[in-house]
Amino acid sequence: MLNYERYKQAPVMNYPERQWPGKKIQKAPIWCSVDLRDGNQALIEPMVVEEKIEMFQLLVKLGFKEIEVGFPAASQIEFDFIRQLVERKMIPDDVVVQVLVQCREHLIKRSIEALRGVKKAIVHIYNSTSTLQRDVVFNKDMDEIKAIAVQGAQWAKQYTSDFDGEVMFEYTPESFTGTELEYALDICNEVQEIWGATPDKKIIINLPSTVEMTTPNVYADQIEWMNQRLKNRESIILSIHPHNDRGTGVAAAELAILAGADRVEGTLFGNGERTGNLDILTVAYNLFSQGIDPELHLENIREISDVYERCTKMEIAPRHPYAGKLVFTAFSGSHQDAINKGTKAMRDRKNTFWEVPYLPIDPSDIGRQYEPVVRINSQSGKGGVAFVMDTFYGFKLPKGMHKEFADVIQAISEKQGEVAPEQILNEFNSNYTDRKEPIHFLKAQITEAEDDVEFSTFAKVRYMDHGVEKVFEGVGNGPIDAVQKGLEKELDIEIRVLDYSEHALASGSGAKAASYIHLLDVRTGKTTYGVGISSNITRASIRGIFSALNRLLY
Ligand SMILES: CC(=O)SCCNC(=O)CCNC(=O)[C@H](O)C(C)(C)COP(=O)(O)OP(=O)(O)OC[C@H]1O[C@@H](n2cnc3c(N)ncnc32)[C@H](O)[C@@H]1OP(=O)(O)O
Ligand SMILES: CC(C)C(=O)C(=O)O
Repeated sequence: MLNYERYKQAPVMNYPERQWPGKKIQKAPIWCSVDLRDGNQALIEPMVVEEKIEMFQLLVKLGFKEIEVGFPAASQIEFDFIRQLVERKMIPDDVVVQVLVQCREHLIKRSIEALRGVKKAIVHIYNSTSTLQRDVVFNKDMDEIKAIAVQGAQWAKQYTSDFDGEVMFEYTPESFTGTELEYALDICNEVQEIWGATPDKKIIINLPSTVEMTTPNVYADQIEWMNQRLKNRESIILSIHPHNDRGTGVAAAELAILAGADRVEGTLFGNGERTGNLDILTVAYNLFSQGIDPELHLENIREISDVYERCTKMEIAPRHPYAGKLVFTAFSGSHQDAINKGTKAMRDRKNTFWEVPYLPIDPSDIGRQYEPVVRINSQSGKGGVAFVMDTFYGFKLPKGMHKEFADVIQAISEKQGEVAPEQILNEFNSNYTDRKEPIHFLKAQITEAEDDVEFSTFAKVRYMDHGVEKVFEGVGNGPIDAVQKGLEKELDIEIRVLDYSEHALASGSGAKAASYIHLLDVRTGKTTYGVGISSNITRASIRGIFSALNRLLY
């Protein structure tokens, strides 16, 4: 039996004055990428300097203005990477690089040494404050733990006093969500007093869910509670740093923004310790999908994914929001039908807003225009097959034909699984446009005549019947009618054209037309479609009749 009794429920807050549930996110927060630190420290093989540089360049290209570049006191690689950034002048003037360090003197000194020559830096110190960590990791009481933070803040101030560039300070009460709130508030207030934060020289207070402990609403309550009580709030940038242990890192971040967070630390695709950090891209794309400027350049998700996978050697899951290979693909019939109708309605109505069922955003907006939104397998339906024929090949099958052709494809998918668009086209050709035997249309001469009563059309049609060339003639009220009548007599059959439609296949003078004929065999009651293609519309329809006849009678 699952031993759930070993676990206790995290407490919720008694906080009825909460405001955040009624709020809307209005703008993007300040983003800070921690890919090169928190993301990197969680990799099986941490990035080497060249990989870190490639990742740094991507982050700059994406528009991050704050980038935690590492934990320079941790290792020579970390230290050297920052030196490379400085010496190779790779840090743009508008980008602030951030370093993380424990509240330990020699580590703080070393970190600031790594920053020599940086124009704008954030020195980020942290110590763990939770009840559990105070007890089992540090074996210290509340005052002793606070003293670590206070001492760290003093060292950070002291060792940056003669720093050449601009420095901003950041403090994190690590394991904040497991810390008594009054106590976390007290430490943060004390640290900011040491740093002398002012509205012109703000500091960052970063409140992490170091390990996600409970539902995201509790995190939002904690953030709002701190937001409303931090002293000198106008001099503080309130930052969050969610992790994703319960799989709700994105939700926690979004609710925390509602609760007053100004800044978000996270990583691309949520790489990070255990189940990862907050996925910054998902939060940003979510903003974008609500019509809010995410203030990051996210137009090319493929490039982001490629660099990420190369540098981290991690794979993006196929169902990962926005980036996964399958996230804009519908296999199931009713979804495909809705996408088919939705995209058509968008076109017909010339919508300015994107509104397509099952597609929260237009994949082409984020660089995914070449991927199929519809793929056909045994779960697919007629709408999906029609969509593939239209979007890949420009055939706008009449509605009545959707089921007939989808049944052909369904029979294949039940045997083999997924059916690729090329195979769907091949089946379409072999079942319709190339269905030319045993009666094979060769050419037709159509003439119009007018007497004082009505117009008549005469058709003289040359064709092959089981390999023998023959000719028949017919008269009707138009070319299709004339050919139908002629065929009835010639082959001793009774047929009716139930429906006829046509469309151009491509624009330009060499364009071809596709013609769809729905034909009834009156004697058996059977019906089918036929399809003809030609640069001449009349010839396309006659081919359509022959295609239908071959399907119906032979
Ligand atoms: C939630 C997070 O992601 S926080 C960031 C975590 N990231 C990393 O730790 C990656 C980089 N870290 C490292 O490479 C190493 O930890 C180093 C180089 C920084 C330090 O190495 P070491 O001193 O050898 O080891 P370690 O980190 O285990 O040190 C533990 C000691 O530091 C103390 N300590 C841990 N964190 C802090 C802190 N934030 N502030 C002050 N002291 C701290 C511990 O109490 C312990 O003290 P003790 O030796 O008296 O028991
Ligand atoms: C040091 C802090 C920011 C951290 O990484 C965490 O709490 O997860």
